[in-house]
Amino acid sequence: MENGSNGEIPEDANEHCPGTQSESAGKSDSCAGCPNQEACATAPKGPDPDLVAIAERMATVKHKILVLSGKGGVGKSTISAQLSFALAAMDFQVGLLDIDICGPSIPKMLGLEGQDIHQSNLGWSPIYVESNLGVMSIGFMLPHPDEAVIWRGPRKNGIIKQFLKDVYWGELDFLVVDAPPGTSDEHISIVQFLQATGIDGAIIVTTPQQVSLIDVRKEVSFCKKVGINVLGVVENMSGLSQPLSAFQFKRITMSGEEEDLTEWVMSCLKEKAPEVLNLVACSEVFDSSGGGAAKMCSEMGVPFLGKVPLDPQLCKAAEEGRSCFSDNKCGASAPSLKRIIEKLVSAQMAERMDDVA
Ligand SMILES: Nc1ncnc2c1ncn2[C@@H]1O[C@H](COP(=O)(O)OP(=O)(O)OP(=O)(O)O)[C@@H](O)[C@H]1O
Repeated sequence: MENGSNGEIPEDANEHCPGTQSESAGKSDSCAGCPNQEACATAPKGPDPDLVAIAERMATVKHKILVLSGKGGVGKSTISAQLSFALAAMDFQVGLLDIDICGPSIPKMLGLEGQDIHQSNLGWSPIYVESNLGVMSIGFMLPHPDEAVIWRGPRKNGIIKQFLKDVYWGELDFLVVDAPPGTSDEHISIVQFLQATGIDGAIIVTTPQQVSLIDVRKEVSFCKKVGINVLGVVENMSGLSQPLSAFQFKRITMSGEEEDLTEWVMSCLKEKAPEVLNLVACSEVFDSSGGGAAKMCSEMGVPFLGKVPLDPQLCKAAEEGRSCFSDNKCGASAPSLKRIIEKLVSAQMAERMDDVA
């Protein structure tokens, strides 16, 4: 479909189509014999009332940020969850909307599994982790967490529209939207529904290896095509970092048996070089010889936000629905995540100041 000055023009329309939203849609001379003539002549004209309702709801939201990824499993929900925790800890009023309809992991990552949505006369109420961090997810609506959601495009679009139209967020500084991987129906819907109300842009999450970066390039080009600003790319699982004391040391015998030598190694280190035990050991896990996300960003002209290493403690925090910033357990990953979030917030705030100036 093309977008004409008088609304959408269907691909199979006649030449000189006046546009489906035009007053003369289905009635002008050029409509004669068009397969859409009857539908155009009888369809109600004017703006979609749902889009008007969405615009009203979103009028109280200052910043809207989409979190995208080309592939599944690269840490998009983890970044969305930790970004939301961090923004809330900075005293912003935050909403986290999970539109990953087929695999909603946000309820677990925010420690909200098993919660139900309540309705008030203002609309659906988000589930609150704290007074300034509300969450909405299809996961709250499923009777069993292990039940598969097998929905076709129109039904998925319907629920996304309803989330945007019917959830009462109140005044928000940030609405973080965790999208499913790829560029599918859900992405087109959320962009279409939100664009009129202004989207700040998208954060794209990837891992360092080429197979993931190829899909990120598609994600960047999707954003460019639909007019979404790329706020930046995060390279997640970028090497493994953890304190040496967290490693296990094993000898693998010729017959493939494992012999655990951790105790022996640790006692040697304690005796001979105890300061080594305080070091963080790092190793590349995924091949980044192609230059990783930083190189891709400079080639595609989008900002690189930074790297977050693989950190078993971050995985644990996500499993337990905790913020990685609330204690010192995620020492390998929390500082990098914090730097990325601060960069993002200062860029968003600076833009807001530019708007005001
Ligand atoms: N930097 C990291 N270090 C350790 N574990 C991580 C890291 N990032 C993500 N994980 C873990 O990897 C798994 C996948 O992450 P997550 O669910 O966030 O990916 P996703 O891209 O949202 O996947 P999907 O789109 O398929 O839902 C989770 O168990 C998460 O805790």
